[in-house]
Amino acid sequence: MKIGVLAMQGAFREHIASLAALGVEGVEIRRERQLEGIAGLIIPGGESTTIGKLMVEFNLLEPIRELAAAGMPVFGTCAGMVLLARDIIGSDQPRLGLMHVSVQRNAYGRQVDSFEVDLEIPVLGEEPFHAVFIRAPYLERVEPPAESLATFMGKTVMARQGNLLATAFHPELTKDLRVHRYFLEMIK
Ligand SMILES: NC(=O)CC[C@H](N)C(=O)O
Repeated sequence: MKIGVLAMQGAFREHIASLAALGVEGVEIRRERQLEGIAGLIIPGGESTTIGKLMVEFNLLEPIRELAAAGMPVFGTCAGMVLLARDIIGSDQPRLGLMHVSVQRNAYGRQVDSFEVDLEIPVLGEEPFHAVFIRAPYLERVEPPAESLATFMGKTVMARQGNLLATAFHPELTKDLRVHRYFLEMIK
């Protein structure tokens, strides 16, 4: 099984390392033809405006929308969460726009550029997940069929909509592989 990791910009190498730790091959995706044969796709953190612009330039938005509509699981972290959202508050930047959520970018303000917190994520079991947030977004609204899987200070920071998964934090930056494993289980 091969998992594509969108490699326009941002933390794609770290996701490939997390996948490798789970015995799964991650392949860098820069062109449409590389989407062929992947069982799932990860959209990494980075700068969502840059990644979105490059996705337009390389004609990747529509092919990925089609694969997602056909049921292929897609997992977005941080900037990837922004790109999955239908509504990005105050921005008309390019996006996949697949999840019925409203996202606030850089939601924790400039003073708290990054922080780490132990999150309760019921779908991962009882042990809290040590979550790393870097200029992170949060979800201001989550509407069916999207559902919230975890909240921090009253805002959703992990959500799922069928074959789509999004986290505001960076599970690829910690050794805890439970979020990646949860995503891989969505593929089976
Ligand atoms: N670590 C990140 O991915 C930051 C995301 C960034 N704030 C954005 O909206 O693109």
